[in-house]
Parts: sequence; structure tokens; C-alpha cells
Amino acid sequence: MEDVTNFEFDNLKLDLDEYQGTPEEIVTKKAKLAATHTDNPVLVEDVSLCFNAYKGLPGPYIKDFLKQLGTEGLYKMVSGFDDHTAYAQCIFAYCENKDSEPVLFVGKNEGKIVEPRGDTSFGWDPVFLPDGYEQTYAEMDKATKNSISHRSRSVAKLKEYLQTEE
Ligand SMILES: O=c1[nH]c(=O)c2ncn([C@@H]3O[C@H](COP(=O)(O)OP(=O)(O)OP(=O)(O)O)[C@@H](O)[C@H]3O)c2[nH]1
Ligand SMILES: [Mg+2]
Repeated sequence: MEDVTNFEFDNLKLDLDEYQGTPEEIVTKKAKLAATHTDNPVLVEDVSLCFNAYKGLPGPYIKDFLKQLGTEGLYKMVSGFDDHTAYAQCIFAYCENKDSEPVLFVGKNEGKIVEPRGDTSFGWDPVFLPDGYEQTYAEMDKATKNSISHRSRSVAKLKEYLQTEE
């Protein structure tokens, strides 16, 4: 490094947080971190789109994959495999305070990755075809998507938990 700039560099042995891992690990860390910023309970969520041919990846990294590859590229990722199955997953994490363990609410929707179809305005919706439906998330009307989505399933579990906690 000294060769390329006039700056002096030191090596510091620091272990800085870098949120990688399973969706559960990432959302747990996110909730714990959020809880250090307030005295109130916190609620965070994280969404994954998991390809079975890739053992669950891109998973929590879907945002960057989508940004770089587009929906067409996501389809290309699976097109060389026999297995096009995937699941959309939303995890809400509720953390009472900074010293308590977050409680996770996993909402999962099984389906498969297809060539992009439908309204292109939201994310990876055009490539996700939920099991039991002929329409991708992007082709469905909002009410239908919301009634079956990964997020609504997670929220339903969260709601039940919060109601029994009251
Ligand atoms: O087409 C979609 N249909 C959906 O139903 C859906 N639900 C979420 N997302 C997107 O998936 C990525 C990770 O979601 P996400 O909740 O983890 O957010 P994020 O990654 O922006 O925040 P953070 O994890 O950095 O805090 C983000 O790009 C969200 O926009 C969806 N895209
Ligand atoms: Mg995320």
C-alpha cells in the first residue's frame, strides 16, 4: 500500500459486524442491533428469495442479485438446472429490549422461478410463481398476492404472538 499513495497504513485487529449468514442469523443480528438504539421493543424484518438449486441462495442477498442481474438474469440462474423450485421468505423479528433474545416469525411461500411475466414495477415479483397459482406475484392483483405472500404469513404469526402477549 505504501507504494501507491502518500498515506501511511496500520493494520488494526478489529472484528466489525458484516451481516452474512442464514436469513435467521441476519434478522436476529438486525433486531439486536436495532434494540440497542431504543428503550422500546423493536420489530424488524428481512426478506429472502431462495433457489433450491443453489441450496437457498441468493436468499437474503436477493436485493443485490436483482440489482446486478435483473429479473431476466435471475431466471437465467436457474434455467440451466432441472430444479426451478424456490421459496420466498419473510422473517419478522421482535425484540423486547437489548438484553432479550429476538423472537422470529418465519413466513414462507413455496413456488418456482419462471421467465419474467407481468408488472415490472416491484422487484423480483415477475419471476416468482407461487405453487398452486398460474400467475406470478407480478401478474396477481395486490389483494391476491397479499393474501398468500411470504410477508402476510409472517405477519399472521407475529399478530398471533402479540395478541397472546397482551
Ligand atoms: O419483488 C419483490 N416482492 C416481494 O414481495 C418482496 N418483498 C421484499 N422484496 C425485496 O427483497 C429484497 C430484500 O428485502 P428486505 O426486506 O430484506 O429489504 P432490504 O434488503 O432492502 O433491507 P435490509 O435487509 O438491507 O434492511 C429487497 O430488495 C426488497 O425490496 C420483495 N421483492
Ligand atoms: Mg435484506
